[in-house]
Amino acid sequence: MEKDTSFLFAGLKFNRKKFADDFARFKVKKESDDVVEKPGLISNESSTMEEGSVVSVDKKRKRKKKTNRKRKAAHSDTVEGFDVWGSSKSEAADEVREENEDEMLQKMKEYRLQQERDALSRKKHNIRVSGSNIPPPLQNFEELKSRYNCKSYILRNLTELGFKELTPIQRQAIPVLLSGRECFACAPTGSGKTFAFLCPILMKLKRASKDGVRAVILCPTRELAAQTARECKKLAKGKKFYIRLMTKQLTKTADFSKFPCDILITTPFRVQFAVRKRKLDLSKVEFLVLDESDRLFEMGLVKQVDLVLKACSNPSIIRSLFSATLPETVEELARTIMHDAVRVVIGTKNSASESIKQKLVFVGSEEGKLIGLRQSFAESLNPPVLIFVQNKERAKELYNELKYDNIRADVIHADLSDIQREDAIDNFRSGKTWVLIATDVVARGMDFKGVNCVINYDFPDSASAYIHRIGRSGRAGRSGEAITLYTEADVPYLKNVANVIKASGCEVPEWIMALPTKKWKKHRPHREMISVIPENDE
Ligand SMILES: Nc1ncnc2c1ncn2[C@@H]1O[C@H](COP(=O)(O)OP(=O)(O)OP(=O)(O)O)[C@@H](O)[C@H]1O
Repeated sequence: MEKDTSFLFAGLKFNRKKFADDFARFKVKKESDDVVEKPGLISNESSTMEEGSVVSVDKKRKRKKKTNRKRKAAHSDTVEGFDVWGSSKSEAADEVREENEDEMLQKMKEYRLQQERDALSRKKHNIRVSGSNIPPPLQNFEELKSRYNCKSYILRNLTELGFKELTPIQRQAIPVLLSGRECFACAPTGSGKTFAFLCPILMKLKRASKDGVRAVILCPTRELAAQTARECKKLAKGKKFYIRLMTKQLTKTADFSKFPCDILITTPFRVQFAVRKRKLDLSKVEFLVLDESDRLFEMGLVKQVDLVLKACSNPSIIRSLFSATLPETVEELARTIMHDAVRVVIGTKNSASESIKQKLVFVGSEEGKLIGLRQSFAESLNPPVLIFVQNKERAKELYNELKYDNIRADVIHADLSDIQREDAIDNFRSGKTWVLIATDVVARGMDFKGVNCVINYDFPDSASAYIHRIGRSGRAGRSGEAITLYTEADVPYLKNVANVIKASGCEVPEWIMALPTKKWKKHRPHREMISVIPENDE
């Protein structure tokens, strides 16, 4: 019966196979809708399409549309007296549909071109991103104003600081945070991570308020918190913000309900103390930064950090994690607490800055270390030099050895008071101290401009400790040097550090590269005393 349908109704029995192309048109529209609404589905990392290819896809579609129209016209000609396509209503609908389609194609084309530009810019600056719908990287400081309406006081302060170009982490992390996205960022030491989170916080907070704490920056040490507070004030110069460093005094005495504070910069211990004493309400915090995040998630600090995370209960809070090293375990942990976060990695994850010349030096024994150090200082001492040792006892011992050697040495470790620690840092920064002997208390984040050489007198206890320690030199594009002394006791862990050295382009003897990589447990061997002076002679 179907085969014999009258000619009159032939047009109504739509042959889907024959007119598959027309069906496809409508399908195409639906698919392109999806692409525009969920741009993040197109991976930013894999956006390699050439500009020409977008144009050619567009051309093909236009050609196809023309053919379709012709085909329709031909068909309507043959169905005499009953023009399925020909009613003026459906023609108008067709036109609207085509206009919509054109508009959609245009948007899609612009979107793809933008994606290609972003991909090229990321490639140029060694930026790798993952996540959906990631905002384009910034091309220059002016875009902070044109795209995000950055206030002129911030731009003025950046100019005063002498910044001419954005660093790669600033190019990508700033727009991510300004778009209200959570972020975990990994970029080499000395690459400007501090301003990458300070800048969006100041831009978003807009003005001072007395409504309670609005941003918290957590740092693993007091020294780093103090430095970050100082940098924050430099960037906020000319605008009245309440920027507070949580000192011991403030922790004990300040009642934050009566004490205006826009940005609180603190260590986990101090903030935990204040929260527990109910002197600090963090429920209105809009921004939380975990600086040196992998250190904050290590044993000893993670409990306090957890308490802070819980106390920051504002559902629309933007959290971000920054570090030069971001182990998988920390990333996994971060994913469980963050919403739709963007991951930004500059260069190779967990690698040392490429501007540092690194070398491994074998010293037979503890005595050998001291002799070697004295000898090299006698031959050439190019201050400022930072020496890292395993613990505070060894820091004191080495200081006792060097203080009479006619070099201006000083020491910093956790047994000193706040004032003594501050003085040690100030004197090193100002050049009064040539050689600073330190424990890992200053290994992370501290920005001593122009440190010429870092000496790992004691082998670091992990590859990440190595990356952070040597990263005190070679900052902001400057060159630096790192010398790591090792004894027999360190050989089983040599390869872990050698991998980092090799990956950043420095030479490592073949026999070391042939050693097995140890699944790292903290390497803190028992070491003989540094001191050769008998104790009762001191
Ligand atoms: N855009 C820029 N142009 C030039 N210098 C900059 C720029 N941004 C930051 N700096 C400078 O670079 C130095 C290092 O910056 P910062 O301390 O933020 O590094 P970092 O990436 O946090 O390092 P770390 O991992 O050791 O903590 C600082 O002295 C800072 O003033």
